[in-house]
Amino acid sequence: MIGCRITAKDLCMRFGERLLFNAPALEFKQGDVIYLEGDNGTGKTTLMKLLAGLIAPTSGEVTAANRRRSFAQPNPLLGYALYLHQHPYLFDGDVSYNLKLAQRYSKLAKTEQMQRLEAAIELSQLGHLLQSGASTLSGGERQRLALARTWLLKPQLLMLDEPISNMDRVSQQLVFAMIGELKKQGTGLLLSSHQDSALFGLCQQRWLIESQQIRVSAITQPVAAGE
Ligand SMILES: Nc1ncnc2c1ncn2[C@@H]1O[C@H](COP(=O)(O)OP(=O)(O)OP(=O)(O)O)[C@@H](O)[C@H]1O
Repeated sequence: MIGCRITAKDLCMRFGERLLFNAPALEFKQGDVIYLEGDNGTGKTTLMKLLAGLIAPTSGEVTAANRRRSFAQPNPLLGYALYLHQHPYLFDGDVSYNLKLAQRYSKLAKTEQMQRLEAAIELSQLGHLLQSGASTLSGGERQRLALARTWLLKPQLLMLDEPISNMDRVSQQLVFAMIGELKKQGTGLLLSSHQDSALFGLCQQRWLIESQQIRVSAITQPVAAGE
């Protein structure tokens, strides 16, 4: 049985006359941890939306392994990989409500759901804010809540758009730790950044958008002392 895998072939994305990027072949699968790098406006968010099935490429193909188009599933990419926007949408209501609502979409057994809920609150350090309205949270807390909600679902493929940009050091460390845990659990991760980021240290592959091309290369991480 093949795990979750998205492949893109001969991808070309244009907005009107403007060529955003070309990519002959991309593959994103469970177990991958990919650093998606490019300056502002090079197309990182657009690429994530393409892989999430939210928009269609100008030409080329994006396919999801083990999913076929059908009457019930006209777009097999939708819901296949989770995509978390840089400015996540939160529901009206408190933090607890936002977490419980996400839990409703979980396919995990009840015991595991409860364990993940506890872990999500602990890792995101939102325990003292459970009864606070989501709209009153700071930017960093909002992003921690959005990631905690995603964490509850134990996604197989997850794309995070600029997950630690514009955050203070504490929020950055918490989000970094959650991403590290998801990596250990085998979630395939695509992490975008327009600047140098500590996230690079978690990744095994780099997709660089530059000069309207997406270049794929391997990342060799230094071996830590004692390993
Ligand atoms: N629907 C659209 N119609 C026209 N142009 C668009 C559309 N969506 C995005 N663009 C343009 O495409 C370019 C790439 O946008 P995108 O958000 O993918 O870049 P990015 O690499 O994620 O940028 P940033 O690092 O600033 O978040 C931008 O110049 C943007 O204005």
